[in-house]
Amino acid sequence: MIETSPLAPIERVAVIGAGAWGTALALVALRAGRSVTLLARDAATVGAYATAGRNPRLGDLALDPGLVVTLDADAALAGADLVILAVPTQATRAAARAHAGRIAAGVPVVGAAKGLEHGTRALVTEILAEELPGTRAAILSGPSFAADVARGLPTAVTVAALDDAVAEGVARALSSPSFRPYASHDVVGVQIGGALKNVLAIASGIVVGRGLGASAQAALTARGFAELTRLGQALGAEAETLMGLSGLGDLVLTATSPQSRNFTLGLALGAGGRIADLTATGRTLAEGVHTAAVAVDFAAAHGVELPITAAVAEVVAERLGVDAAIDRLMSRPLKRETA
Ligand SMILES: NC(=O)C1=CN([C@@H]2O[C@H](COP(=O)(O)OP(=O)(O)OC[C@H]3O[C@@H](n4cnc5c(N)ncnc54)[C@H](O)[C@@H]3O)[C@@H](O)[C@H]2O)C=CC1
Ligand SMILES: O=C(CO)COP(=O)(O)O
Repeated sequence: MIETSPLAPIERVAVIGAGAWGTALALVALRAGRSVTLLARDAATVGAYATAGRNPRLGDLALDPGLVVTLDADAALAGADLVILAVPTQATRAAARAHAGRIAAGVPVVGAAKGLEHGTRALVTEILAEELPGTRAAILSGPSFAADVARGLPTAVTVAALDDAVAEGVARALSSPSFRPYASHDVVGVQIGGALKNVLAIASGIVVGRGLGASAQAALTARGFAELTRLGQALGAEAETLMGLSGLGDLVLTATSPQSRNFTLGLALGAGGRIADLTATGRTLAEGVHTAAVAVDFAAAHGVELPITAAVAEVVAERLGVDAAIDRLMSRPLKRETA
């Protein structure tokens, strides 16, 4: 059932996950005038902030001294009017479950991860609804590199929730002259866009890393967007959402910029790198590696074909070489462009 009750005023924000994105979103909330606590899970992150005012995941950037960074979950979450959960997709369920008893009923909980859960194929908002019943799930997604956002560069994102009051209230609470959230009710479209663009960014990186040229990169991006649209629409997403910030917007950003971890991983794969080396513990997170196979599964269950996504899934699983993947894509039966 869709909740429609009004949202309480949002003054205190707690961000769970002190990685690059959680820290950037904590700064966003501070700039929007909220009081913010960032919950880390390792002492090194708290120590780096206490001693140098930095988060190593954001390089040398000096963080706002008004931020509170802590390991104390009870203190961070007590009295929070809004919780942002900014951990990787595959960690979202465990993190939500760990803090379930600390988040009050009716509080909006905004997922910030871009991916699909292994095993369940759940969207982040579905995980939140299952693990945090009584709270009000939303998702924040769009073209937004953490480093840009943390520096206060102009950024626009989408905040989606089934409940319009939640999407609009969260958007208002996070908005500032440098951060412009648009409200949406299309939770499926926003999340499929955010999840698939990471897989397609790996594909784009592979094309560039293999030296296949700008024409091939543009073709792959356009046909990749057709896949994102097909899967999204099969799951009930709206075309406008998929063409918006969290679909086309984020695909354009991520599939072309070396600032993207997914694109960079693809570049290295295209240049002959081994997936095991590129994803070894401690390396940067590339969500597309974890999403590709889930997306293929999801699509198959809905009778949708995702050839580029499937090729990425096989390449990252080392079942298919890069050249064989390209041959396979280029030798598919000819068809009409819209199909
Ligand atoms: N970095 C970026 O530019 C953006 C990232 N995102 C998304 O945000 C999500 C997180 O990415 P980043 O912050 O960049 O990754 P990151 O690797 O910088 O940080 C992840 C953080 O999650 C924490 N974590 C992992 N498992 C946890 C658990 N079970 N409980 C508590 N904390 C846990 C880690 O300690 C780490 O601080 C990903 O889904 C990513 O796609 C979205 C937009 C921009
Ligand atoms: O989601 C992002 C930008 O919108 C970040 O992309 P990467 O995870 O590929 O760095």
